[in-house]
Amino acid sequence: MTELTLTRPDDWHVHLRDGAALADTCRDMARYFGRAIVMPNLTPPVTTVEAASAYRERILASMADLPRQFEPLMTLYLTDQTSAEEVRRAADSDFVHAIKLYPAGATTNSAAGVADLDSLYPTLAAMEKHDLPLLVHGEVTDPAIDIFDREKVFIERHLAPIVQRFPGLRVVLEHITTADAAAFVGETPANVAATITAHHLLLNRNDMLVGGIRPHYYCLPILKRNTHQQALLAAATSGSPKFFLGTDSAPHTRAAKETDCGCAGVYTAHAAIEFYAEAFAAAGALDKLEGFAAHFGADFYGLPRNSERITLEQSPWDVPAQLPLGGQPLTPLRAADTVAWRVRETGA
Ligand SMILES: NC(=O)N[C@@H](CC(=O)O)C(=O)O
Ligand SMILES: [Zn+2]
Ligand SMILES: [Zn+2]
Repeated sequence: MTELTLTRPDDWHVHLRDGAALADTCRDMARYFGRAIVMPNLTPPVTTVEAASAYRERILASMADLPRQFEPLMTLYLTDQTSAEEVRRAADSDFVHAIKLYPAGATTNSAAGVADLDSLYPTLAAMEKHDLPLLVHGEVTDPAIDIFDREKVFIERHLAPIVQRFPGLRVVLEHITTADAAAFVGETPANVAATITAHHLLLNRNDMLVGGIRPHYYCLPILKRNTHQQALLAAATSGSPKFFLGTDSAPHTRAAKETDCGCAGVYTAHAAIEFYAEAFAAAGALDKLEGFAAHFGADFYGLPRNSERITLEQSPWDVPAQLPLGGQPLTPLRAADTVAWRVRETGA
């Protein structure tokens, strides 16, 4: 297969950032995605429906001059203070689609995240009642737990009890990176799903650490060994509706990545659907891309599938060495290198 026409895809996990960066992140997202679940980890975080509304307006304003726009689907950032009343307001709004749980200190801008998961159970009960999905950065922050084990331990200590206690709560385990996560999600009922990034399908920790350290591959959850990469590929190409596309495109300036203590995050929005096409084609499963990229996420969120279609073709193109991020240089995935697939046309 050297060509594939599919329903316009959506991105169910992206970081657009704010301010001057929005023009760049939104331009890249609007290339081919129909919609995107927008992460709330700004500084300060997006913790209220009111703040989400204002953020959405800034996103839309940044796209005013683009030939096509994508629809931003907003999320709230769960804190120890999130009230059942705010959950109801979010569920009643037509633009907040989920609430995101960051364990405090687990990742970029998560300092305001949740310190005590058990005390949140009343909030989770409200989310279950109002049918508002819980999105999870699934890593423990316990300093005793090795960074490569933090996802697996989070599932055992926190996610399994939540899923057990709230059987009606829709849960997305975001950016899964391990065979353990794929197995857990695979075994749970249909209300539990997972997103998978392109970079976790294309890379493993050897790519990051052998022959020199590549800071632009550093993200959280951190890249794991190749057996986990293979398990993610198997899950993504399985045809199971529990696994769908979430780029976790997470831009940081080159200066913030190439420094003594570099930020976590890989930027993929400039070539996202093309990267997934590479991964699926290499696995001999291009026929499974449409469900993963364009059907299963919409179905899970209870939104209509997109009606337009795009065509991918095997045809290499070059990624620039640098892209702009609000006026600062950013090093994107595959910088100064080639992407094997491109989108040839979009149409009805
Ligand atoms: N994935 C990352 O490595 N970084 C994300 C945060 C996140 O999704 O955990 C970011 O906001 O930079
Ligand atoms: Zn995360
Ligand atoms: Zn993320």
